[in-house]
Amino acid sequence: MKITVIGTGYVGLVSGACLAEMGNHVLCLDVDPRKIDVLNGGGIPIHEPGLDSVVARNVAAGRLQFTTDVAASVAHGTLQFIAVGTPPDEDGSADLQYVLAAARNIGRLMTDYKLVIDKSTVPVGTADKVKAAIQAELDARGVTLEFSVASNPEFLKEGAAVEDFMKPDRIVVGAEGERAISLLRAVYAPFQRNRDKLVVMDVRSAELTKYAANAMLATRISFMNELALLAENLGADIELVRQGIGSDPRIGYHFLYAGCGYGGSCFPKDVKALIRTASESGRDLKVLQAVEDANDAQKQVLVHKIVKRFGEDLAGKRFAVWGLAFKPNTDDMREASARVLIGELLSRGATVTAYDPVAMTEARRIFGDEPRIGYAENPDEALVGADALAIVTEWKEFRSPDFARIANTLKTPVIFDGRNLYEPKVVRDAGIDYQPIGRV
Ligand SMILES: NC(=O)c1ccc[n+]([C@@H]2O[C@H](COP(=O)([O-])OP(=O)(O)OC[C@H]3O[C@@H](n4cnc5c(N)ncnc54)[C@H](O)[C@@H]3O)[C@@H](O)[C@H]2O)c1
Ligand SMILES: O=c1ccn([C@@H]2O[C@H](COP(=O)(O)OP(=O)(O)O[C@H]3O[C@H](CO)[C@@H](O)[C@H](O)[C@H]3O)[C@@H](O)[C@H]2O)c(=O)[nH]1
Repeated sequence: MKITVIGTGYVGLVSGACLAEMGNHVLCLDVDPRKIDVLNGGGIPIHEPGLDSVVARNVAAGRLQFTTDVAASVAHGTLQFIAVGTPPDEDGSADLQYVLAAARNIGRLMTDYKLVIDKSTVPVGTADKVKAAIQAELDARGVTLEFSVASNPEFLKEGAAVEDFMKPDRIVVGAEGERAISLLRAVYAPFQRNRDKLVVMDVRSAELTKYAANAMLATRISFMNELALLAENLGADIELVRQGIGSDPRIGYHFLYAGCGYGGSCFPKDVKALIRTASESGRDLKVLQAVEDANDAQKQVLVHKIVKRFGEDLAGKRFAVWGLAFKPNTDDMREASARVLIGELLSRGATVTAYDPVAMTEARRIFGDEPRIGYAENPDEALVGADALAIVTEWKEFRSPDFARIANTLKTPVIFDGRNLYEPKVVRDAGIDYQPIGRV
């Protein structure tokens, strides 16, 4: 099949590469010429495990191409996947300017049937806006052409995006009309060999399904984070509580890890956007508002522990920070808890030496030439000259450190562990004041 993917970010690039892997001819469009230059030069603009080889293989096979040429991209695919960003607007609603710009381009340039598929996370009603935008362009041109607009939200996780796309749990398709549905069935057939994973529904339900999924997962995390703080008050261990409740199949083990708050480009923005959508329709989502408030507070939890240990004024103190990305296996720092922690430490007069296996280039871009932040070559180097260690991201390489060495290197041997990586007794036996989240 000939497919155009609009936007070559985490979703667009992964989708384009994986669709090409299944034998489709995919043209990926981006408005950012630097990204397209990197891709055409054989590079990958993001860190995503396994993506480089899928891209390289399909580029070499002639099935995957990258362009900034809008006309070529509209001409190429019968299927036009929109995978551009939908960042939060000032009021928390999703900013649809990039989605609608892509839609207008299609309407302005199409000459035959197009199935336009919203893969970006978009509020309920967006497919209608996309339809209207395309129709307005066709009307302006005075032409009549058939097209459909479908919703096909993406559920991939960063750090596991290729795996998630290749082996999805489910493929949600919101579409009307047999032509659109059968095209989407055909394109996704290779991704569901063992069972039918397509969940076909109306467009509005599909749009809401995406927000419902992220809101539910965020709710589980905020719930556990609040219980973790309660466990600290009560002298209970949230890890044992997690195991105790996760074994109930009605609850399950996934997304029950307490920590220093959820981040990333999706949960924070999608929770906000759903709250906004609800309030615009006259509904107050009380549970979800609490989820957001709890998460904002949780991003401060390491700061509170540090202040309790070292006092409000941290002038002259240096903190080693392990982990900058919002989660392991990505270089993405959007809404990362590390940003909140580092900002608070600097504002209290401290300095920071940070280490992250892949996100330090992104951190330098975000923090610029801030002289109070240094970057270490490895986790051990970050400890040198530091008063204490704060762990923000659960990279595998942080899981089995040499605790005796940490105890000897830190000026005051304290670990503030925002991801509960260690068995408290093991760390404490090494003479370290170990401060996890919600553990005795
Ligand atoms: N990142 C994820 O894990 C994830 C997972 C599922 C869904 N989503 C959703 O998918 C969408 C994309 O997310 P992302 O993380 O890939 O975003 P991103 O910011 O990484 O990438 C978006 C890309 O779209 C490009 N773009 C903007 N306007 C364009 C236009 N008119 N034509 C062509 N390209 C254009 C940008 O230059 C950018 O490269 C969002 O709605 C997001 O909520 C993201
Ligand atoms: O038990 C847990 C699980 C996750 N997190 C945090 O939650 C955030 C989000 O993690 P994750 O969901 O793994 O990453 P994303 O790549 O943001 O993926 C989410 O957001 C995507 C964009 O919408 C969806 O497609 C995915 O299904 C959804 O999991 C991260 O900060 C994690 O540290 C926790 O604190 N505790």
